[in-house]
Amino acid sequence: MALFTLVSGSVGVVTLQNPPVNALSAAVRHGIVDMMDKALSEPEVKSVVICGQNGRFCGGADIKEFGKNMTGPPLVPMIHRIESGAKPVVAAIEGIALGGGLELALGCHYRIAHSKARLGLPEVHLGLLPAAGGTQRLPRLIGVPAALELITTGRYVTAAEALRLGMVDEVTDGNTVDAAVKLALSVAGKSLDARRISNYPCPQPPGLDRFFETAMQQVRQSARGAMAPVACVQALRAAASQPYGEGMQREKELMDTLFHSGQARALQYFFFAQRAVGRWSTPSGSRWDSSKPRPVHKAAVVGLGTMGRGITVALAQAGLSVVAVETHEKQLMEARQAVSGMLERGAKRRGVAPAYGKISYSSDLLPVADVDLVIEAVFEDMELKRSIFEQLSEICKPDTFLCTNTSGLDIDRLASHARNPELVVGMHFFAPAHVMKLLEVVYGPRSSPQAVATAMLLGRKMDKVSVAVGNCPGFVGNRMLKPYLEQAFFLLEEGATPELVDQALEEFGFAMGVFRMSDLSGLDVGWRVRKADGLVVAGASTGPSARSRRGFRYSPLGDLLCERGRFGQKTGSGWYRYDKPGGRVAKSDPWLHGFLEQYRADHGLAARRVDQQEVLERCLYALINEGFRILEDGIAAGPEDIDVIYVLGYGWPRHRGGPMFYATTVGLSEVLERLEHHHRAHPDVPGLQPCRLLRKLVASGSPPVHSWREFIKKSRSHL
Ligand SMILES: CCCCCCCC(=O)CC(=O)SCCNC(=O)CCNC(=O)[C@H](O)C(C)(C)COP(=O)(O)OP(=O)(O)OC[C@H]1O[C@@H](n2cnc3c(N)ncnc32)[C@H](O)[C@@H]1OP(=O)(O)O
Ligand SMILES: NC(=O)C1=CN([C@@H]2O[C@H](COP(=O)(O)OP(=O)(O)OC[C@H]3O[C@@H](n4cnc5c(N)ncnc54)[C@H](O)[C@@H]3O)[C@@H](O)[C@H]2O)C=CC1
Repeated sequence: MALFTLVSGSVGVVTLQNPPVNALSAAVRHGIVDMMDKALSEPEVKSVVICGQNGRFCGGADIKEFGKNMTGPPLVPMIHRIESGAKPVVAAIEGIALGGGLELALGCHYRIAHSKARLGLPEVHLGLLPAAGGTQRLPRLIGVPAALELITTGRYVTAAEALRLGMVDEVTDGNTVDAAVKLALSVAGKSLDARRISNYPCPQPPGLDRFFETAMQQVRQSARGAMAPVACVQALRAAASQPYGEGMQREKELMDTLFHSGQARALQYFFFAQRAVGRWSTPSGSRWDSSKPRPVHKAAVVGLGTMGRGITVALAQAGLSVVAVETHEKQLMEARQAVSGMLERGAKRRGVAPAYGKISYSSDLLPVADVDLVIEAVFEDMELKRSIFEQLSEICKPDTFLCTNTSGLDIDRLASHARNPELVVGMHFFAPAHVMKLLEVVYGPRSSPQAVATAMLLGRKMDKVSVAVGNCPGFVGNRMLKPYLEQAFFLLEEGATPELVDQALEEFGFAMGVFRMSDLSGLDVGWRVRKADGLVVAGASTGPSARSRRGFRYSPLGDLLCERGRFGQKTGSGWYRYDKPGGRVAKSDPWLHGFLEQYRADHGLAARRVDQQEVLERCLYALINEGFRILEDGIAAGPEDIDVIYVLGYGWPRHRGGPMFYATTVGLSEVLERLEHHHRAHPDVPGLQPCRLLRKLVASGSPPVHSWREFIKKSRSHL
């Protein structure tokens, strides 16, 4: 809806009304068309201001309408009518002007923004392009290079940057609508010829062809198979090389293809999935809407290694006071320096002062006595963590939340060493912790709803997407990684190379294949976990027992590399070789290929041809199958939780929606059939045995992903 009011005798104010973000639903578009007709036809109205209710201009098209039968007035003629009208229209931008919202503002003749407003064209994140003239008007207004950057990245700009770029005419700290009315009064009756952006010539970047070839190359490289960024470049090229009308036609054609694409559906699903995970619930009945978080003003981090440093930075940047504890003097000194560097770089990026003053350092635990919450990030060692939890229980206030960043240890066991087990939860960050968007909040059977709610909210304050998950080995993300890695090892035994496996996964859209990724994170990490699980048997490198554990197939390949000191990038060799320890560029390693041949010969394995399709099916379907088990076990509440974890924490390509959504695009019956096929070929691999929930969903006609939660609930209640 939109409201019309006449102010100062001659300014028609059109207010968009569609909480919470004034998205351009059919009703809002109808409202704008009607109210603009009124404003343009009534003689006493000399100029117009468009603004949004509740301090938010407009969040763009109503994404909930996409994929449905769209009705109501289309945006393009609506915006054209505003621009071509005879009365000046001023956009009063408070809060946000995003997507179609910014396009609406670009159709106005003047734009005033509040200093706290953010503007952007984020359509690319939804698998689309700004198809209400955004790709044609923005480059005419701010030049092709700046428009290209904003449209292909979907980046939001502050009002100050928008002013610098020329996207807005004025920025105000005061009342934006009042300022817009003032401007509207002052420009009433003046010529609008110079204010209609669609009439501007598009400034051509020098060396047009070269410019766009380079842009296309860069976008293709970073888009990893996503269509929308490529279409954005094509639309910008049309803006730079064709008249406005033809550019608009090209924008429409490109949008028509994107709008109905699977990628757009996946990205829009993911948009809502990220929000759905905030509405968490646990099998014991705790819920987001009935659990009240406690405020956290002061927190402590114990252990300032790789993870502790990033967590300290993220907490300080979120405005909390932090006590950072590290017992090893040398580590403490190095950590101080590293944290300062991270704060400096972060502050520079965000245009604020570094939050040095928020952090105090200590080499013992005593200063944590008055904190509201502690995050423990010492070595992954149950005994060490146990003793720290016992000490914290003595030192901290009785109501302090005790959190652990363990990547897989039993939260409940740890809780049993705390004075108040109900205050214990896992806060599983991902490296680098001040950058990665994901936080798994792990609740144990004794964690209180308030502890879960507090950790979830703290994650959000740290600019993370928090996902609540149950307690089991590896939680959600690392648990699903296990069968995925296992299949990759088996494929090497059967004849593949790390290069072939990685290429298949990278072409699928992962930033890094499984082997390049394990070289980066360190092969020793998994080796330590396998040792702790009793899977690493020294001296069992030949003979049938070497490739079997507890009756199931096992590949000792990773263990054998670690025994040779090949831990990945840090030692200069792993699945690939590097120029030096710490080197980043993975090169194919003839030694490794020889090693694999020898290994196969030692174990009587005949190498066969493995193709990319088999790599994808074996690795990804095994991972997806584990995802269904996790849903069945109630460790994740719904498929959205798993998908958010995989996209934000494990580099699953966003335009494929996440593993569970991807399964629906392949077809659940197809996934089931292929798992059955591979399990028949490898009956000693339980990860390939289709799980019950997958079978049930297929038997129930493969319901769409958004209805699985209900289905899972029902099928659990029958158990
Ligand atoms: C051939 C067809 C031609 C079609 C032409 C189309 C032309 C186009 O140019 C297409 C577009 O505009 S696409 C839309 C572009 N806009 C966006 O992507 C903005 C997305 N929203 C945001 O970034 C944040 O929500 C925002 C920054 C706005 C607010 O963040 P907050 O953290 O404050 O709040 P959230 O929790 O994210 O959101 C609050 C509730 O609002 C829902 N929502 C947000 N943006 C929406 C939008 N654009 N449409 C519909 N619902 C939207 C959001 O889901 C959440 O709802 P609940 O989950 O129910 O709480
Ligand atoms: N490295 C990674 O990618 C991830 C690690 N994790 C988990 O985070 C935790 C920490 O891992 P990293 O940071 O990689 O380890 P790290 O080895 O880099 O750092 C551990 C730090 O704890 C310190 N420390 C040991 N005992 C201490 C004590 N009693 N008091 C204070 N400090 C003490 C050590 O001196 C060291 O600086 C582990 O539980 C790990 O499983 C979780 C997610 C990802």
